[in-house]
Amino acid sequence: MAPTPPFNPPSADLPGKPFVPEWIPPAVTKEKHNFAQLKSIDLSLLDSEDPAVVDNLIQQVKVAIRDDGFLFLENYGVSLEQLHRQFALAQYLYNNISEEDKERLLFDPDTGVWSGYKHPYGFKRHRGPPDGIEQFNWYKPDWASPQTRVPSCLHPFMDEIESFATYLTQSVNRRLLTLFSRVLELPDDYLWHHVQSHGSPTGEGYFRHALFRPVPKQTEEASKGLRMHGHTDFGLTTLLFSVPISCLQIWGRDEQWYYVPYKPGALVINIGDTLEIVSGGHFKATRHRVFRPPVDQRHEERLSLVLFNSSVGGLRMQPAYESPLIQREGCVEEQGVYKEFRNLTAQGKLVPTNKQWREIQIATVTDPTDTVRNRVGADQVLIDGKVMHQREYMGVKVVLPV
Ligand SMILES: O=C(O)CCC(=O)C(=O)O
Ligand SMILES: [Fe+2]
Repeated sequence: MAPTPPFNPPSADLPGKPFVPEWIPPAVTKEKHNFAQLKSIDLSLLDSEDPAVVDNLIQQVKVAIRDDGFLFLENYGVSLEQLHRQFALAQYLYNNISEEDKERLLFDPDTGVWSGYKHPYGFKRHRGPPDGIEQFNWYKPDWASPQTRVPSCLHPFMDEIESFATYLTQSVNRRLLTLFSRVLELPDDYLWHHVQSHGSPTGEGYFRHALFRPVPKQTEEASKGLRMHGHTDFGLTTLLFSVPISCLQIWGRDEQWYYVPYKPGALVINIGDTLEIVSGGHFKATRHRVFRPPVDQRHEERLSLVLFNSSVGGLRMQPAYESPLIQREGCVEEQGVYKEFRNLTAQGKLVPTNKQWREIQIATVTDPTDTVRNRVGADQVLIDGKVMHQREYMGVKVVLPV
């Protein structure tokens, strides 16, 4: 295959663009305990002329998904310098967004989308206890009308932000879905054509600039150090950039939480519910959470850039039965959302559409500071002596580690 073109963004120095201070990555933690060891996939190998190299790559992906459900992706076409420019733009946003824009563009999760500005007071439109998390989320309508739907301080940089999101979706995620299609022994574009949503830089998904600030003592106590509940992402794949402040944790096979280490420039790929279902449980949706960082980073701010890739909203997911892997080995019945969807289908009931599935979760999200909901008897249950978070969405039970 011809080498994939690398990311080629519009210039940062065009006339009319204000000066944007560099983003200086904060120091890495000295803490060494409780870090996951994740496998890293070199995406450029997919372009190799040598079929043995490509076969080996697919095998590596298969093992990484089976063992960890999380993987690092490297050499995907964006340089460290280009990436740091995107972090600098996110930093610029939080240093320059006006109070008027925060008010005008305030998100409303009750609608089932995160679109717009999230204030640092919980995951509802009204202000709850401080959670220190600010976000700006770009959905299809926000890309279409940036003049009215994006903070004005970012207007001069929309060319760069849009081209970045487009490259991540159209090039990086498309190649990633090729890898996953090949693991399922399906045609290269199977997941891209049949499952991934299209149109606008992010299809039905969204791109996010997030800033996590240190939290006050009361928040820390109420949430027990949790910044975002243990969860799986509801879409197809999530592309997170590895960041120096260690807050992201994944649930290991030994049922413990582990921090994701910092690998400069790498993407952290996590598998969403849709991919678990399409793969008939061969891929596990990644269980992850956001937790306070190790002590030496506790006073640092954490920027996080994320692309959430979504499946076609109107589809009701089922395993891709045409997959030779599924035909040969059957589905993997023991886990998660796939199993719940399968049980509903077996009872002759309709599973939720992808759109319903993501919107219900956004609309009913709870905060880690919510001491009423986060206790056994409300949203938590004891299973084999372990406290688990249990929710039910449209007849689908979701049980996750706290
Ligand atoms: O910021 C992060 O590292 C993770 C955020 C996350 O898991 C999510 O928003 O779904
Ligand atoms: Fe997530």
